[in-house]
Amino acid sequence: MIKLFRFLKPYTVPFIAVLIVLFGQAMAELYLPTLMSDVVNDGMIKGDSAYIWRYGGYMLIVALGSSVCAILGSFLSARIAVAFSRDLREKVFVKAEQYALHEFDTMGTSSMITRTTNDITQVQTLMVMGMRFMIYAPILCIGGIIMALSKDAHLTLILAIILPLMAVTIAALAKLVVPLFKIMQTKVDTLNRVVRENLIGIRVIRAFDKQEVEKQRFDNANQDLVSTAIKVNRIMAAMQPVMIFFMNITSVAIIWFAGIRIADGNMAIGDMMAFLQYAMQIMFSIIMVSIMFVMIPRAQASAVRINEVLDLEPEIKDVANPKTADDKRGYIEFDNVTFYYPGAEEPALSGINFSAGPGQVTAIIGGTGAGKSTLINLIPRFYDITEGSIRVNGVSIAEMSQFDLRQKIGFVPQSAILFSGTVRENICFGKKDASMDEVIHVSKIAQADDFISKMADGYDAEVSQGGTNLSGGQKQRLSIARALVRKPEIYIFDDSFSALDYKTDANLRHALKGETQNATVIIVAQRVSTVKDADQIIVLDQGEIKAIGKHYDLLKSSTVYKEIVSSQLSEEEM
Ligand SMILES: Nc1ncnc2c1ncn2[C@@H]1O[C@H](COP(=O)(O)OP(=O)(O)OP(=O)(O)O)[C@@H](O)[C@H]1O
Repeated sequence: MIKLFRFLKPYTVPFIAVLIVLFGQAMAELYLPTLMSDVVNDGMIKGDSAYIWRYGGYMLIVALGSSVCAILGSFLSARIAVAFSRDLREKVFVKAEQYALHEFDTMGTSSMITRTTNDITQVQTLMVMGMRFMIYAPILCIGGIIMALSKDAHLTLILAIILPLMAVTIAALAKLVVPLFKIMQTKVDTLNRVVRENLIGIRVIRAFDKQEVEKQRFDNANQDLVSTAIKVNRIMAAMQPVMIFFMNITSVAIIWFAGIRIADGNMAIGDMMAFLQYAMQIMFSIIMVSIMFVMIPRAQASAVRINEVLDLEPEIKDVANPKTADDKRGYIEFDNVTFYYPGAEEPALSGINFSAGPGQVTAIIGGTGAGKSTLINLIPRFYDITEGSIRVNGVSIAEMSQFDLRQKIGFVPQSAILFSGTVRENICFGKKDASMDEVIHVSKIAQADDFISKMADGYDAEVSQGGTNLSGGQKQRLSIARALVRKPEIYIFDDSFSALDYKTDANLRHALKGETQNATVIIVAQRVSTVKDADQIIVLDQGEIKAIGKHYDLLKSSTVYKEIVSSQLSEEEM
C-alpha cells in the first residue's frame, strides 16, 4: 500500500495542513481536562466565581479551537482521499487501455471493474481514517498517559492493568477478522463476474430457459459474500460492547480508588475528574487505532490488486524511436510468420507468407478455428508474433508506433461493437471531425443509410449500450461505416458481412469497390460468394496457408478450397 502513497505527492501541502490541524485538535483536547480540573479545584471548591468564569471562558475557547481543527481536518482529509482515488482510477484505466488483449484475459474484465471501483474505495476509506487518526490518536494516547501520570501516578496502575487486557482482546478479534476481510474482496470479484456474465448473456440464458440455474448461481455467489460479511460484522459488532465494558470497568475502578485517595486527602476532586477524562481519551485512541489496523489488511489486499494492474507492463510497447512508414501506402507483407497464443503449446499460425498491396482485395477463407481472425489481428499488432516479421509499407510493425500503425487501418471486427450514443457519434468514432456529408456518404456505401433514415431521429437516433436496439446486420453495417469514414489505407473486414443477406452483401461489396479502389482490402469470410471476386484468396487450414490464388485457379489446384466451395455451391454454380 505504501507504494500507492507516491500518488499523494501532488497533495503534500494539504496533507501537511491536515497533520497540523489534527495536532492542534489533539493538543486542545488534552488541555481541556486540565482546565476543567483547575475550575473544580481552584474555582468551585474555593467558591471563586471570577476564577470559574475566566477558566470556563478559556475552556470554551479551547473547545471551539478543537472543533474548528476537527472540521478542517475532516474536510481536508476527505478532499485529499477523494482526489487521490480519482487520480488512481484514472491511472488504472489508462494502464488498462495499454494492455494487450491477452493481458485483459489474464486480469479478467470483472476483476478489472472491481479493482477500478471497489478496491480503490477500500484504499480511500482507509486513507480518510488514516489521515484522521494517524497523528491524532498517538498524540492523544501518549499525551493522555503523560497528563494522567501528572495528575496521579498511583491511579495509572489501573491503566497499566486494563490497557494490556484491552490490547490482547483487540488483537484476538483482529486475528479472526483480518483473513475474512481479505477473502471478501475475492468474493466481490466472483459476484461481479456472475452478474456480468448474466447481463451480457441474458438472451442466451432466456433462450435456453436457464434463468433458474443462473439465479441459483447468483444466489450462491451472493450468499457466499453475505455469509463472510455477516461473520466480519458479527466480530466487529462484538468489539463495541467489549470496548464499552472495558471503558466502564475502568471508570468504576478509577472512581473507586480515586474516592479512597480523595478521602485520605491525597488527591483533589478536579484531578480525579481530569484523570477520568484522560483515561477515556487513551482508551478511545487505542480503539480508533485498532479499528484502523483491522481495516488495513482489507485495504492492503485491495492495494495489492491495484498495484498488480499498475505494475503489469504491457507486452506490446512502442520502441524508443519509432519509424514512420509513409513512403508507400497500403503494402502489407507477412514474412514467415509463426504465432503462439500466450501459454499455448501449438501455434495458431505457422510459416505464413503473403503480401497485399493497394487496389488489391485479399480474401482469407478457411474452416472454423483455421486461424483467420488470428491472422488479421496480427496486422494492427493486437498480439506480437513469435517468429518472422510483418511489414507495413516496408517497415516492421514492431518498429512503428502503435498509434501510427492503427491510424492506417480501418478495422471491422467479427462481432460489431457499438457504444452508447447516437448513430452519428458511433460512425464518427472512426473520425472525430467527420462532416455530415461524409457520414451520409459512408453510410450509403455501408448500405446503412436506408435503415438509419427510417429511424425516428435518423442519424441522431440513440444507439443503446452495446447496440441492443439494432439488428445484427444493422450493427455490422454501422461498424463498416465507422471504418470507412477514416479513409484508411488498409481495410480489414473480419467476417463482417456474415449477418447480411446475399443481396445486401453483394450491394455492399459493389459499393465498396469504388470507395476502396486505392486501398488494400483484407476480407475474412466464410461465404464463397463473398471471396470469389477477390484478387487473391488465401486458403487457411489449421494455421497454415494451403493455397493462394484466384477463385478459378484454386478450384483447379486446391482440394481444401474445392471442398469449401463444393459445400456451399452446386456443381453447376462451381
Ligand atoms: N485469445 C485466444 N487465446 C488462445 N487461443 C486462441 C485465442 N483466440 C483463438 N485461439 C485459438 O486459435 C485458433 C484460431 O482461432 P481463430 O479465431 O483465429 O479462428 P478463425 O479461423 O477465425 O475461426 P472462426 O471462423 O470460427 O472465427 C483456434 O484454435 C482458437 O482456439
